[in-house]
Amino acid sequence: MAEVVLNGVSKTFGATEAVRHVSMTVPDGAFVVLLGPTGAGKTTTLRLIAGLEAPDAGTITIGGEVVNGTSPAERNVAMVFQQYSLYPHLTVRENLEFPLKSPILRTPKAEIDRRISEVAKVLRIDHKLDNKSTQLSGGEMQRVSIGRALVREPAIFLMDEPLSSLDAKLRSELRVELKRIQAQLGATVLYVTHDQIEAMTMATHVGVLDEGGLVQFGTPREIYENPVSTYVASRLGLPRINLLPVSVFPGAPADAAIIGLRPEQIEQGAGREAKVTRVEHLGDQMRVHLDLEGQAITTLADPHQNYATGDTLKIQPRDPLYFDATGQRI
Ligand SMILES: Nc1ncnc2c1ncn2[C@@H]1O[C@H](COP(=O)(O)OP(=O)(O)OP(=O)(O)O)[C@@H](O)[C@H]1O
Repeated sequence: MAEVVLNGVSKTFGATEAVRHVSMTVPDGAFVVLLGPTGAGKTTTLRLIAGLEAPDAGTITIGGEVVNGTSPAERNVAMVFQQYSLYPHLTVRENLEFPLKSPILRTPKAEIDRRISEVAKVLRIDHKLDNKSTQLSGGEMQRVSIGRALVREPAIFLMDEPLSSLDAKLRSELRVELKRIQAQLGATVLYVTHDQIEAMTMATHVGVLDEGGLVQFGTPREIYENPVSTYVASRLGLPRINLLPVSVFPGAPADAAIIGLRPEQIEQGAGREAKVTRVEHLGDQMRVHLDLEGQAITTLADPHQNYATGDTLKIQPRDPLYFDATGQRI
């Protein structure tokens, strides 16, 4: 429904460059996950697109129109925050109706009722529609907040860790539902999360931010397989990529300083001897923590293997990633 383009967008708060010259094209219907540690500029990027902050430089274009200077209400954008923001004196139904009752929209009553019942069902809050929002649990309140964005059927959803306050079961269910609703509406989504599974399963594109700058933008697979730096490589993948001095294994290119090995890039049965320091059984997989010349390495093994602390295991790299001393990919 709408492409979002940021062109050289910057935003400074006092001495902090929260967003630094960010250029990014979010295709129509894309699901973009923004990754980066705390303070990287993820929330500020969303707030700039929503119109809650004004950029100091650059342009923001939504659906082909420059929106710098337009109000949030004019942008057809819905934002869901990590912290639910409901009207406490209203019921769930009234909270959900609120965005549709705007005089500009003039949504007919039957249409309002239809959307609310549909969204409430998806979010499993249909039995709580007549409760005051203060009578809900935290997870229920967060679902109502998400519902308030969904009923509007906006062109763009901006979501800032919307599922992080929910328990694991509900989170995995809503992950699937959000993705389904997005596909159904054809909506464009920008989504902030620290959750690896959300990033890998929901994203069509991933943007990695570092101190306000966009350091890589691509499909989750590109970011995972072809990271431009150790910083980007460390943002995606669980267990995390192992970053080791190149001296640990033979065969590195001359200018390489760091070898990057994702758990599946470690072949077992030949190569250097490493000591098993810990084994974690996770049901469908087994994580094996190793020590090689004082370097901690994490890899995966067949869950039926009988590895134990103290065992030795031969390992060697398979198609590793190499980085220079500054962490840039070679
Ligand atoms: N209103 C503000 N006033 C002053 N500084 C701000 C303001 N908003 C953000 N910042 C600063 O801008 C930088 C980026 O903040 P932002 O909230 O965008 O980061 P983030 O990546 O979303 O972090 P988190 O994961 O913790 O939410 C931080 O250094 C933050 O302290």
